[in-house]
Amino acid sequence: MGPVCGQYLVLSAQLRAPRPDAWLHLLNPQSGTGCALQLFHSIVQPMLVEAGMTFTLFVTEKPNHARELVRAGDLSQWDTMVVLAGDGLLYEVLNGLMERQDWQAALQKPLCTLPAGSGNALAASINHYAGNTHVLKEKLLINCTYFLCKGLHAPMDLVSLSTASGKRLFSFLSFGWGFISDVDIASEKYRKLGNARFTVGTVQQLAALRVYKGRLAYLPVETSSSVVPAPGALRSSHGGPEDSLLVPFDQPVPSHWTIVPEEEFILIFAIYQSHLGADFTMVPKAKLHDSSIHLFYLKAGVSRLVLLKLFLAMEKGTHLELTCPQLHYIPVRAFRLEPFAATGLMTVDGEPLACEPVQGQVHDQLCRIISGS
Ligand SMILES: Nc1ncnc2c1ncn2[C@@H]1O[C@H](COP(=O)(O)OP(=O)(O)OP(=O)(O)O)[C@@H](O)[C@H]1O
Repeated sequence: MGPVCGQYLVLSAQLRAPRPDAWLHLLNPQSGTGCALQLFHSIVQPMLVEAGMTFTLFVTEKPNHARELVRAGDLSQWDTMVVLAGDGLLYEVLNGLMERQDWQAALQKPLCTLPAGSGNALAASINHYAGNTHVLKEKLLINCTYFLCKGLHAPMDLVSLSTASGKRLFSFLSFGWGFISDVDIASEKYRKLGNARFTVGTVQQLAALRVYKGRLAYLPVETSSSVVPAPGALRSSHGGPEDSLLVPFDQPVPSHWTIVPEEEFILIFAIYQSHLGADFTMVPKAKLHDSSIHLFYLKAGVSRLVLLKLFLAMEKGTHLELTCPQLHYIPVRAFRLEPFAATGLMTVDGEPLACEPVQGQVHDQLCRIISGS
């Protein structure tokens, strides 16, 4: 296996009988505290060598480098694409794959996340689904590399998000607007702190608490099983699966959807994994494929002290036990959010998105991911 372009480093580990698997490792050297390459050499590579795996390393040089590679490249030589970075690089890779003509075949190849970023939410979730104790940093990386060496993979739900301006995005983790998204974006400049960036960001955003005005509607999980797809469902002009539960923005949401009566929020957050970060457990019961978007919204009128308590409880996933009357949680299959003003930024898998009307729906088991079981 030779280098395919200037950035490939071929690191075939064949100390033992080689397995036929060919793994492409995509590594962002700027992830988290900037130690991804060092982590690869000190932790990942020795484990792969020990397991007798064949692999190639591609070090990204800039944002969207990995996306371009997987969008246009010949993927036939790879069995598994491993992302050694944070959730942001996996989001890039996923959306690059969805832009391919052969996206369905491309999504059959398992993806793998090895945590080297500041958030590492999917890695923490996969560790949680495997029944492992909660671990951080190098220990989490060792657990995930062990899953990779075992080679087990499982289907994972994805959520397609459509914006009023015509963008279509695929998301494996979350969509948000309001407090949590603001913390994520404002703390980006503290990436060198690793996971601690979110604590610093939370304290900062508490001081500058804002109210977000808009209309939220959703299709609850329990309603959706008894109804046929929405008439006039949204057809995709971008490739990827059809959004059978959504209708165009110029039409009202279907009548069996629920429209939230309140229009002032502190946060709206839709998550599809258990963890929002290695230290934030939002939905302990979530699974890789549970056909659900776990939708939270916090109505305006909550004090800063209560908000702080909610965030501290989120570390253990006990925030719903506080029974805060402003906090609502509903498992849904689809949602629509229409902001009244372009306040702040939205986030998709932690990456910024300009504020505009957005709707999304879950697609069951659309891709595969290396998991512990
Ligand atoms: N070589 C690079 N230099 C600068 N930015 C890069 C490079 N490669 C990828 N990126 C961009 O860096 C962003 C963040 O990457 P990544 O998710 O790996 O780290 P993180 O932000 O620390 O982790 P997390 O997303 O878990 O918080 C991504 O949007 C990606 O496009």
